[in-house]
Amino acid sequence: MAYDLILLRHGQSDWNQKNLFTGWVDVQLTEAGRAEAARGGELLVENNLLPDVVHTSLLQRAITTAHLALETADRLWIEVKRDWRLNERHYGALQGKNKTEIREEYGEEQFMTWRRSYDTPPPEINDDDPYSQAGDPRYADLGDAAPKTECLKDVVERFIPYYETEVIGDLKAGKTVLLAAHGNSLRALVKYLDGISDEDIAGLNIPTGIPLHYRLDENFKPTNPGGTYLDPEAAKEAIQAVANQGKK
Ligand SMILES: O=C(O)[C@@H](CO)OP(=O)(O)O
Repeated sequence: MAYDLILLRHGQSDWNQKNLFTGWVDVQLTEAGRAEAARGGELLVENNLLPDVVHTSLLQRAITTAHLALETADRLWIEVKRDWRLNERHYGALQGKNKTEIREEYGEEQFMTWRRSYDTPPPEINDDDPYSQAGDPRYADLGDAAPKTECLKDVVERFIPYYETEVIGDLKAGKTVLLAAHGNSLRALVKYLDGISDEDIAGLNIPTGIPLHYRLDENFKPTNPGGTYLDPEAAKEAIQAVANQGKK
């Protein structure tokens, strides 16, 4: 038995374009991001990878990306599951800040520690910060457990239990799963799927809008380690662009 899992980072968002730390701030896709999402849907069709169920975060850039990709693939009718545990990493007090300015103010080492270290979160965001999620009704059930900052380790700890129950549950039922999420929440999942070390995950970046296909064996281990981007050439270029963010 083999299983098909497709990971899709949302298309370019307004704040990707503006070079701002985003995290849980609910920004929209740009026109380019919407086009990337539709192209993602075409790639699913071209590769005969038609999802039976879609899992998304609670953030509109992932929700809209999934919607546009599924519209293009004529699969808008499939079952939808949304959960905060697929959300982007909460970027704490950095949310809304310009990446280049933070790099210049704090230096390359601190910038990269906040951005890519496994277990050092940025400072917590204050509840009265304009980019705080305090009081956002979609997180009301979380109460005091709602994060005010997260490192990648925190994302692994919330996302993987969801993956192991909800996503593997759907795969076991024979469904092709589309998982529409975010740069860092997908890095958490790829770390787990490919057994990447805490150190090496710092160097892994995920491009926007290009489906990443994992074929899993009966033990849910990848038969294609690292996954397969459905547009490998575009992925190569876009991965470098993510790595270079914050540099002038
Ligand atoms: O700002 C963010 O939330 C993420 C994803 O866009 O950025 P980075 O790649 O710097 O972790």
